[in-house]
Amino acid sequence: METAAGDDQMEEPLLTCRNVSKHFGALAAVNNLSVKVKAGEVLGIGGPNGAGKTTLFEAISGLNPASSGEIIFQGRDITRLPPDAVCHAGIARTYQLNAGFDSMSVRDNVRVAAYFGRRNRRIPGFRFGSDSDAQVREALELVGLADKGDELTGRLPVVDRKLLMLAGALASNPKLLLMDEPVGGLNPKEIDLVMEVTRRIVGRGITIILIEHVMRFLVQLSDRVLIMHHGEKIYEGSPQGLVHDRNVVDVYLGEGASQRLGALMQQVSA
Ligand SMILES: Nc1ncnc2c1ncn2[C@@H]1O[C@H](COP(=O)(O)OP(=O)(O)OP(=O)(O)O)[C@@H](O)[C@H]1O
Repeated sequence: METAAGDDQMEEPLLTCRNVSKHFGALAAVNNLSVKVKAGEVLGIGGPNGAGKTTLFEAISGLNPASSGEIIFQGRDITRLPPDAVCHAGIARTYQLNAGFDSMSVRDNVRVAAYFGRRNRRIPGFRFGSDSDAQVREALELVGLADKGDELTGRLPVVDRKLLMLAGALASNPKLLLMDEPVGGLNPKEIDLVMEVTRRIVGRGITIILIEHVMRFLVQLSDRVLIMHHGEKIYEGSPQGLVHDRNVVDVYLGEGASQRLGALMQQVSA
């Protein structure tokens, strides 16, 4: 197994997961997993269905806290923080399935995210002000939905709903963005569009951890890749090294896909 270059020497990681485990009864969905992510980096996470990828996101984002281990963000222990506090600390996420208020406009969905995502709010005082207008506009522009602000969310095509989830996450002004299968179910042209948007987000200096089964998306965007299997890390290292790792080829990629991926990476780097 290739290990992350300089893992031990990595200076002041933005996020450190140390020996994180999550048990559901007898099942160790995440098993003693450690990983560090430095500021500005894109870490891609792959692995077979049920490997524990989303469960790791649940633990980091506070939705389903780790059973043991530590999660440190910007030097602060966030292992036991509730999800709103994790968000206010600077970690936002998107979901595999579309999350959004169907009966509200695209713009109002992002306003809700900007309103609740930045600091503690009380529901009875909930009223949209114009104070977040600039943040909402900026988030919609970043994902390419600026012209669709007035549209009803429930009528959006799947790709736009995924971009809207991203806009909502960005409106909370995150330092770290967790993206859970951002291109699942999209066609190749839509995948390219989300790739372009993700590159723009990276360009804003936002650190990203992304889970994705679409390997061309994962390897082209990631600085480093982590592959999980049965809750454990089976590979951590460069995207290029992935296709040569026997274990990863055997349990996840398969021979054909790994050869196609290797060829793609050579083509892209040429
Ligand atoms: N709330 C839960 N209660 C019980 N078991 C769960 C729960 N959430 C996840 N699991 C189990 O934990 C394991 C890991 O699931 P998880 O969703 O993290 O996998 P994944 O790698 O994200 O898979 P996929 O690629 O299919 O999304 C699976 O066996 C799943 O059934």
